[in-house]
Amino acid sequence: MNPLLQVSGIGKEYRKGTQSFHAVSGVDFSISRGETFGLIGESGSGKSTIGKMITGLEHPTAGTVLYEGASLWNGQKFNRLKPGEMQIVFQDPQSSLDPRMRVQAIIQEPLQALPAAERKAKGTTERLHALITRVGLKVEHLNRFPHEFSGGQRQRIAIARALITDPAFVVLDEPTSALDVSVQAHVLNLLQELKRERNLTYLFISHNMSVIRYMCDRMAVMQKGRIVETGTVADIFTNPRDPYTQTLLSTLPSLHAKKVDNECLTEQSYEKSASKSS
Ligand SMILES: Nc1ncnc2c1ncn2[C@@H]1O[C@H](COP(=O)(O)OP(=O)(O)OP(=O)(O)O)[C@@H](O)[C@H]1O
Repeated sequence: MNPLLQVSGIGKEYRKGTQSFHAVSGVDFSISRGETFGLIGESGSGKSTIGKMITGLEHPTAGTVLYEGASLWNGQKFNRLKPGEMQIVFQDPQSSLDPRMRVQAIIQEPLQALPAAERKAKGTTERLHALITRVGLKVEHLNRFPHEFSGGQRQRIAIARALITDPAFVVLDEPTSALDVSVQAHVLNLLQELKRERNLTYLFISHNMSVIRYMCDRMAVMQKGRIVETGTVADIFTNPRDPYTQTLLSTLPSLHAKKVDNECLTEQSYEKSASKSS
């Protein structure tokens, strides 16, 4: 089967005066429709830069990105092949949501990119109400401003905003890293449910191995702008080949650990937290 997204030899070089810095070098991976593909690596390893190059926010300085076989970049120009088809959710909803806009306007903003007829069809009050309710908020919340919500609620708003155009592919860039541990579990479970309901494909960026294990089918491990290992989550967790992956795994508590803290959630803790009400 052809991949939905194919990244080949992608690179990003930043230049400042005569200095040059390669944030991403020679990265290859592909994502099939319906898959959740994880990118993990330490801070500064280039994960977010890859997410931005896929969604048109940064242009690659090398390589190609194909979506359904068509090239997304033509030099520095991003070909928005199907408007609204790809969306991105950022780590920090505090800074990614415009504080001067009401929730309704925030959620509906991505519709501006759509052709008029589609914008009208997807911008109905009925759809908006169904979406805000589906992400766990209330219709009356649409009139409020972002500062009136908790971090978890703000991320739910960001998720609704990403879904209003009915995308097929969503980049989730550390979507729960800024949230408290019990809230993280609820938001991750919501993302899993939405994926199933809407046949979504995810690129899931995280620095947390437990979160990657919980969410992803396949994964790539990044170090200093390069992928050091790619494989299924099951394979990488049972047989990590690269020394850097082995180091990442050695920092994980046993999956049977009872202790729950902000940095390392075990699978059991997600299930436990998720079974409580939010
Ligand atoms: N606009 C920019 N100009 C210059 N350097 C940049 C720019 N954006 C990112 N970088 C650098 O590129 C490298 C990769 O950054 P990136 O944000 O992709 O890493 P990351 O793995 O997502 O890290 P984090 O988890 O901390 O977000 C870092 O060294 C960063 O400082």
